[in-house]
Amino acid sequence: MIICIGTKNPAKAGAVKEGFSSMPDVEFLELDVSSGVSAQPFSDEETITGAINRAKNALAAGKGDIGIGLEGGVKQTEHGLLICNWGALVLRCGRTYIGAGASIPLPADVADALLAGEELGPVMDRYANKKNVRHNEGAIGVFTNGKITRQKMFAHVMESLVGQYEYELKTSQ
Ligand SMILES: O=P(O)(O)OP(=O)(O)OP(=O)(O)OC[C@H]1O[C@@H](n2cnc3c(O)ncnc32)[C@H](O)[C@@H]1O
Ligand SMILES: [Mg+2]
Repeated sequence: MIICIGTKNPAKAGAVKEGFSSMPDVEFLELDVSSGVSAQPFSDEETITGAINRAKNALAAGKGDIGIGLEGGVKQTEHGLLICNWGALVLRCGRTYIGAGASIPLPADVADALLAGEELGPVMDRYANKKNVRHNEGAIGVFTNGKITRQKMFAHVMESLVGQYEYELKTSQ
């Protein structure tokens, strides 16, 4: 089975590989594809669309069996700007599964930088005084004191996607 992953970000690709670790004979293709949404999605809806587009575009580009898209975004709530993360698993027949990851508020100064038009990736590097936070622990890792890294968060999303797919396979027989 060939799994087409719609990113080359190692924190995301690592999570996808964890998600399929119990399945035999899987091969992974990492593909740089378009999300079709803004670089910094600003709602659940836009983030879900980005995840689904990445999954569909990866599946089309890699001509595999399953496409996976993982997308990070933010959403405005009464409780501040929250990070939101979504994943999509798309089969060749078009069947699409979605699932969300951990969501926590961003500190006011980080939120203000995003509302002024910056992307979370570079803002986090400046805030944490680190390089490439987005490829490593992520904002979720920094603000949970390392308890939930970006890969761990997306690995949980992957479990929700693969689990839904398996459940449907099991119950449709
Ligand atoms: O190469 P791709 O797959 O695009 O990976 P990315 O890190 O850019 O991830 P997304 O496009 O899904 O994320 C959308 C935006 O939010 C940023 N972002 C999302 N989650 C983040 C996190 O946990 N830490 C740092 N930046 C994050 C990211 O840099 C983008 O500006
Ligand atoms: Mg991106």
